[in-house]
This record gives sequence, C-alpha cells and structure tokens, in this order.
Amino acid sequence: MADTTTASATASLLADASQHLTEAFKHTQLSPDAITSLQQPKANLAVSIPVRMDDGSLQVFSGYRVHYDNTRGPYKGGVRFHPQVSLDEVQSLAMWMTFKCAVMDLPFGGGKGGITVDPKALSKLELERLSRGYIDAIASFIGIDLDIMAPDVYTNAMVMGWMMDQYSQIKQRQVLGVVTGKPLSLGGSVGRDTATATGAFHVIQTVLPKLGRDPQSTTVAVQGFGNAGSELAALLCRAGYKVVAVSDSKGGIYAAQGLDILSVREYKRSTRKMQAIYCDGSICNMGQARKITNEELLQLDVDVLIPAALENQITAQNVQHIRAKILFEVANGPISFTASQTLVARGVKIFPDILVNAGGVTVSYFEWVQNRTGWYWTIDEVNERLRNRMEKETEHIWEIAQTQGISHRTAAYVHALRRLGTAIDAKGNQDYYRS
Ligand SMILES: NC(=O)C1=CN([C@@H]2O[C@H](COP(=O)(O)OP(=O)(O)OC[C@H]3O[C@@H](n4cnc5c(N)ncnc54)[C@H](OP(=O)(O)O)[C@@H]3O)[C@@H](O)[C@H]2O)C=CC1
Ligand SMILES: O=C(O)CCC(=O)C(=O)O
Repeated sequence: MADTTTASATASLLADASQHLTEAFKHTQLSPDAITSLQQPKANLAVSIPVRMDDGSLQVFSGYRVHYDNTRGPYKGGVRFHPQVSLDEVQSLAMWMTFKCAVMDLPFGGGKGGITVDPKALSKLELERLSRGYIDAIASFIGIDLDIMAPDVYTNAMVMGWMMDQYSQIKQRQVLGVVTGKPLSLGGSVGRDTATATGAFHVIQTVLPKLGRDPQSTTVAVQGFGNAGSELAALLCRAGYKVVAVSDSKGGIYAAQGLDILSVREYKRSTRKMQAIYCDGSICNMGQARKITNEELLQLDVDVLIPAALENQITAQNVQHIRAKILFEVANGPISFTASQTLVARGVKIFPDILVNAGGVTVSYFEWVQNRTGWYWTIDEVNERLRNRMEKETEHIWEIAQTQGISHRTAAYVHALRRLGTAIDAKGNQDYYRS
C-alpha cells in the first residue's frame, strides 16, 4: 500500500483516513452501499471571509465547514484555526468525528470546520472579527439541530463565545446550543475545558493494567502542549507516571528522571502576553531540561507515546524510528495508514483517536443537553458520566479486538460501524439505495 502522506503535507489525508474504514468494513456485515456512502462527506461549504484588519486594510480568509454524515444525529465537530487548514483536512476531521460520535454512542453525526489562518499573527480584535465573519458566512449551514460547533486547534472558549453570540444576533434570539465549549458565563459546561485530556486519561487507566503496566514503571512522552496535551501530561504526572518529554510547535524538553509538568505549564502560561489568546513562548526555552526536537520526541525509547498535536506526525518516513510499544492518539490522525499498519505488525499497541480523544465531544454533548434543558450539572456529575462512558466504550473496543483478533483501531471502527449500520438499516437505507 502506497503511503501518500508526509510529515508536512496533508494533500491526501481523507484518502489515507478512508483506508482504515475499508479495513474495518471487512470485519462487519454492513452493506457495500453503506460503506461507499460513508467514504465521502455529504456536503462541503467553502467560504471567503473578508476581515477589516487593525491597520485599515482588508484581508480575505478561506473557511470551510464540512457535513460528513448525520445518520445518527446533527453534525458535530470543532473549528480549527491554522495556516495549513484545507478542505481535505477538514473533510478528514469530519470523517473522524462521525466515527468518534458513534464509538461513544452520542446522538450526533460528524462535521468539522476550519479557517486557513495563522491566528498568532492576528490581534484579539482581528480574531474576533474573523470568528464573527466565519459565522456570517456559514450561518445557514449550522444550527442547534443541524450542525453544532466546538473548539479545536487554536480555538478556545472565548472564540466559541464570539461564534455563539454572532449566530444568536443573526437569529435575533439566544441560541446557546449551536456551539459547545463556550465560556461558563455563556452556557458552557463545567469540565469541557479538561474533558479531552480527562477522557484520554480514563482510556489509559483502563488499558494499561491489562497490558501489565503500572504508572510508576511507565515512561511517557507527549507531543503537543495545548488544551489536550498539557492537561493530560499533568493528569499522568499526578497519577505517578514518569512524563519524561513534552513539546509544543517550536520543540520540546526531555528529562530521564521525569518532568515537573506543573512547572512546565506555569512556564508556558507565563509566555501569554496581556490581551493575547495564545502563549507566545515555547517550553523548549524553559531551560531546566534537555532541549529536543519534535522528531526526537517521537523517536524516544519510552513505554508510552502520546501524539497530541496535529495529524501525520508518524508516517512511512519515520515509522522505522518509533520505539514506543504503546501509543495513545490524542491528536486526530497523527499516524498515517501505512505507518499504523507497520506498527501493528511489529506488535505495537495503538489506541485510536476516535476513542482516545472522544472525551471532548462527550462533554460537548453534555453541554448541548444542558443548554437544551436549562438544567446545569455539577462537576462531579459531568466527570462521573464522562468516566462511565469512556470506560464502557474502551472495554467494548478491547473486547472486540480480543475476540476478533484485530487491532484496537479496527475494533473501534467496527464498533462504530455496527452502530451506524443499525441506524442506516432503521432508516430503511433510502439514502443508500436510491438510484
Ligand atoms: N480541544 C479539544 O477538545 C480536542 C482536541 N483534539 C485534538 O487534539 C489535538 C490538539 O488539540 P488542542 O490541544 O485542542 O489544541 P491547542 O490549540 O490547545 O494546542 C495545540 C498544541 O499543539 C502544538 N503544536 C502545534 N503544531 C505543532 C507541531 N507541528 N508539532 C508539535 N506541536 C505542535 C501547539 O504548540 P504551541 O503551543 O507552540 O502553539 C500547542 O501546544 C488536535 O489534533 C485536535 O484535533 C481532539 C478532540 C478534542
Ligand atoms: O467537542 C466537539 O464537539 C468536537 C471536538 C473535536 O473537534 C474533536 O473531537 O475532534
């Protein structure tokens, strides 16, 4: 199988991602028509967003919103601000959302959005105008029962608040449930900010004992030190794991005896300038541990490797250098299809994105439910429900992998496809058999 990906290019991400689906399909009873229809999005919206910059000039940004599949409920998925956002990338992310929501048994389909922009180069006011302009452009494509947005890379609760407010202005009424991951003061849910990491932590805590590992004797490297990566590194550190390496976009740090993640987080936070929404500085300048590159981090001889940044970090180009025996995909799509097959053939255990990072969308679902009912939950209620769901679906996937003798990724897709297949059948397959 040709690996069409590289560490930097994402030109054929959807084609690459679809190969996991084709692989899983061999282990299900789903009709070939259903699988064919699940291999591309239902609709793609590409928009131009004109933004008045602080210096008076006009810049036009490209934005996307993809509706992948809504068999099980409204489209659901985050919005990414990044210079490399492309339609292909957003389609892949929307595909993963479809299977992630099915893995977690959430009443949602999959969608995703993005804007091609270097958000760190914009002022806060420019970012607000861009966020509001994006909603103006896609307003007819989203809605509380149609397509619900959330944070992803380089977007956060503040951006979600602007987006919800803009949509509400267009509709001339408060529509809290069109966006999740909002500030608490604007209908956000407690626990959403830490949900992706907390969900991943529950997956890790469920499977590592089955693999004979305990925290104290387990070394971990985490790539990406944002919402997902930094919070997970802190949770792991607190639970007694030895987190020996972490990184951000500019590089990382390594300490064989383990890093004090709370001080790394403090350092990272201290690099946020007044009025800025991003931390400007890199943890690699912290000075208390050996500086390493992102490529070196991926190749460390650790027990557990956690890519928690962007897609296509492990590909045919570097897979032969990967030494970790257990990988948890907190990022979406960090390992290409071929690299994934190579690692599995070598006996490496990979726990896939559509399970591991599903805590975020699970608490987004809780937020949506709270917005719709107007009944807000406590942090204990949110955390307990999140833990129950993460443990339950992890056990299901473990069981499928064991009984069918397939990888955990294929098992996760099989699990999701069974739920999607049941919904497709219940609808009478009209979408899939119409000629
Ligand atoms: N937020 C969420 O709820 C969810 C996120 N995810 C996935 O988790 C991953 C991370 O998202 P999230 O933590 O929210 O994003 P954030 O924007 O909060 O953080 C991104 C982090 O990744 C780092 N980074 C960016 N580019 C690179 C690179 N090339 N190499 C190494 N590190 C890099 C950033 O560095 P710097 O600090 O220098 O900018 C930053 O530390 C993404 O794949 C996302 O889709 C999945 C499910 C839910
Ligand atoms: O919270 C959500 O709705 C989706 C988060 C997201 O974009 C993801 O899980 O990749």
